[in-house]
Amino acid sequence: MSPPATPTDDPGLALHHVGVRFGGLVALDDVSLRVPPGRVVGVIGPNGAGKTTLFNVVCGFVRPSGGSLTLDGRPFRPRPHRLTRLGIGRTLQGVGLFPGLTVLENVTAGASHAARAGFAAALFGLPGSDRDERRLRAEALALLAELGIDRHAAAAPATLPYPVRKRVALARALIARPRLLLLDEPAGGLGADDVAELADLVRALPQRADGCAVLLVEHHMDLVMSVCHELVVLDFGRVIAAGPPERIRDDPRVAEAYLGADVPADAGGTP
Ligand SMILES: Nc1ncnc2c1ncn2[C@@H]1O[C@H](COP(=O)(O)OP(=O)(O)OP(=O)(O)O)[C@@H](O)[C@H]1O
Repeated sequence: MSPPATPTDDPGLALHHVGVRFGGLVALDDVSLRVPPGRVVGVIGPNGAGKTTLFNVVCGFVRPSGGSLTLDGRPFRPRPHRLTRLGIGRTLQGVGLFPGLTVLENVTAGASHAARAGFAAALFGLPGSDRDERRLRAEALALLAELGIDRHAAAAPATLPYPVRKRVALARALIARPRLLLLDEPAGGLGADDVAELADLVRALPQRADGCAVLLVEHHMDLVMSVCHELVVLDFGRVIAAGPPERIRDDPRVAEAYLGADVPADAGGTP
């Protein structure tokens, strides 16, 4: 028998035999997957397959009824308010920006606890706080520029087109320099050009200076096929296939799962 995993054996996020029940309904059943550093892992599956439930387990919104999670080989019990501190960022379906804040303020609001402490000190005029505030604003502006939306820094989110707001939400997640980014349907509501640009952004995430692994839950087949190193396919809460996109595309079990279910209208293609 192999010895138990140590932190160095198992870098990144891992789910081990996770199950979730809602009353009598089994939403996830014996699901295991890994998101190693620097990799983009996609979770796909037909409607009701369990994708959102899996995302919610990793964010701490849903408690598994069985199995476990590890982060760098250590037991990991996700809590939504502790994710940033653990180096985990997320964007949710929709955008969820603060309507009373400008774009720039929305992005700085996503900074880590330590960076925000400096920002809060600025509010009370404490020593060194000007420098912290300037640094945080500069960082936020640089991120907005990287995402091609810095000209909107002073705008209120409600005045901006949906695809721009989605990028603001991404910038807000990135300013905390996550080592793992959880993306829930980032292509939802985007047109073909915006999805192509999103694909470039996601592909570039692991190459950022601080590097970043990505767990991507998504309906849009063209996006997942073009950005993911690895795909995990769920159907009725179980993993029916896992591997590189080329293999998943040709897997008859995956085609069958999709053919037997409604393929969403916004899907960019079928596997
Ligand atoms: N809070 C809940 N209470 C009861 N059942 C739930 C709850 N959340 C999800 N479910 C059920 O669990 C199963 C998995 O749902 P989930 O939303 O995770 O699937 P999905 O793959 O994200 O679907 P979609 O692609 O339609 O968003 C479905 O049968 C769903 O009805």
